[in-house]
Amino acid sequence: MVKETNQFYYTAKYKPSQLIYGSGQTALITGWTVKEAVYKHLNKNEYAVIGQLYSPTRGINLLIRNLLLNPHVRYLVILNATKEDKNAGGCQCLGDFFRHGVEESISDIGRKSWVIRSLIPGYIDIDININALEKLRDSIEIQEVISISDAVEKVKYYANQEPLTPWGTPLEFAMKVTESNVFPGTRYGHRIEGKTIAETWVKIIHRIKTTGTIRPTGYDGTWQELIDLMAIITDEPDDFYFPEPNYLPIDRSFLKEYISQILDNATNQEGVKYTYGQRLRSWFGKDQIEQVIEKLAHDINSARAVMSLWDANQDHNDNPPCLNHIWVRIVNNELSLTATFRSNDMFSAWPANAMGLRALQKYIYDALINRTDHVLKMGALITISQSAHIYDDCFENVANVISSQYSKIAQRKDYFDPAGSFIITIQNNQIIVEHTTPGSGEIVNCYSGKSAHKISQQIFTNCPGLQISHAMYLGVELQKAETALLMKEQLIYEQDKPLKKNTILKQ
Ligand SMILES: O=c1ccn([C@H]2C[C@H](O)[C@@H](COP(=O)(O)O)O2)c(=O)[nH]1
Repeated sequence: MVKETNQFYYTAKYKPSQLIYGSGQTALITGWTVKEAVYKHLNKNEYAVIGQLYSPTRGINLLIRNLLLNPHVRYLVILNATKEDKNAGGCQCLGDFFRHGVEESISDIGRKSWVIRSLIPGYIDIDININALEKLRDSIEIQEVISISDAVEKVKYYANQEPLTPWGTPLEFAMKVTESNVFPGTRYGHRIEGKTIAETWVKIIHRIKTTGTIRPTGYDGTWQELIDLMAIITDEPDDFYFPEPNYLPIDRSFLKEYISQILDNATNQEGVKYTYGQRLRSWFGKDQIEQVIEKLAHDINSARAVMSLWDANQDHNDNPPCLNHIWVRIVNNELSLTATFRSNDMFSAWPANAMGLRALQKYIYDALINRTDHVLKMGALITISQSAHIYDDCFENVANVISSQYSKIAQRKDYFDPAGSFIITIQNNQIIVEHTTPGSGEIVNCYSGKSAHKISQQIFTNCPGLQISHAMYLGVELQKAETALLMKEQLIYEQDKPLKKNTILKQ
């Protein structure tokens, strides 16, 4: 016989219109299963509330806040029934909160939070008192079920127990509205290109700050990090570009000293573990810079011009170098240098690292010009930073540089896309797109059809390396062409121009 427990009323401050209320002591969480599918098998006095839970990150926090406001809820039935529930992980994570609790840490977007001890990331606002969370965990009995009939059975079972007294008085905690400026993004592999080190640096710190993940540094504190960031600097002048006023963390006088640390040999000094120059010039009993110059002088096509800085005999434990591998390659008569860092402080150290490497690249280039008859140009400098990070104590400075410099740099228009150009016309009631080479304008492919969407998909499939601004431009242009086509002869399409009314037709 179900006990009458009509004295309980559930108050929901959060998502109130998405819940079904009863007068019992059990909260029923139906996950992705529609709540009505369970509700119809139950009586009002058997449950306190029925609601769905989709997301472990957003949903659980509000659910916990509602439960803290309703201390008469003493049972929680979690229906974890569908594939969607498995994918989203919300129900598992909610169960893990009650089973394993929370620890103070940071969310994916860097917000200090109570992080649920679970394989599924789930956060509860740090403003909620930990004692309140522990009290809730102690006071509510949970039951995870995997079918609607199990859920119904469990709710009815709890409703048949003697009513329990509420575990305390309702608890409410302030909720801060925090806007995040960290966007989602690719986890591995990021390409950033710029003409100068200064310009590229601003793009790098913007990318890390907007899409990097906040992680522990391995020391105290946190950093924001991207994994495998490739920076390509195409046109750094020989005497280096320093902006006016100089927003870089280094100046010319520092650079002079620093270049010597990369190019020149050094003897052991107390307190100094090594310099890059020492690793390159003498550490392994060879002058690796000389070896590379000689290698390329004898074989301009060599892909073996490598310098290694990692010493496997000792670097596994003590203060290992961040710069590990340098590779020099000549293609199209351009000498490029690619340097790999296992770990790179992109705000404070990268500009110096990049300029030092550019000096090394120029040194090798000059030596080859002097020793051989090859006609060479300086090519790109490429850095690959495996852990590309910014320490949290620099965030304020970073924000200042981004707000004063980034939009200017990002808006600089460069219409050159190495993937080529696309010439769009309407001919014989069809959209025609000719794909041409970037320089000479030779036609390499041709698309035709009536659907902007279909042509876009074909272009994307064939040319996945298109620059993003170019791809967005093409989408807009193709849609304009399709509109003109649909309007028969009333609108005229001309690439890069607004659609025009066909005035000739009217007369
Ligand atoms: O040329 C250098 C030398 C050091 N670092 C930074 C990377 C890391 O933030 C830190 C070294 O930390 P460990 O990984 O060695 O602990 O210094 C650089 O970015 N460039």
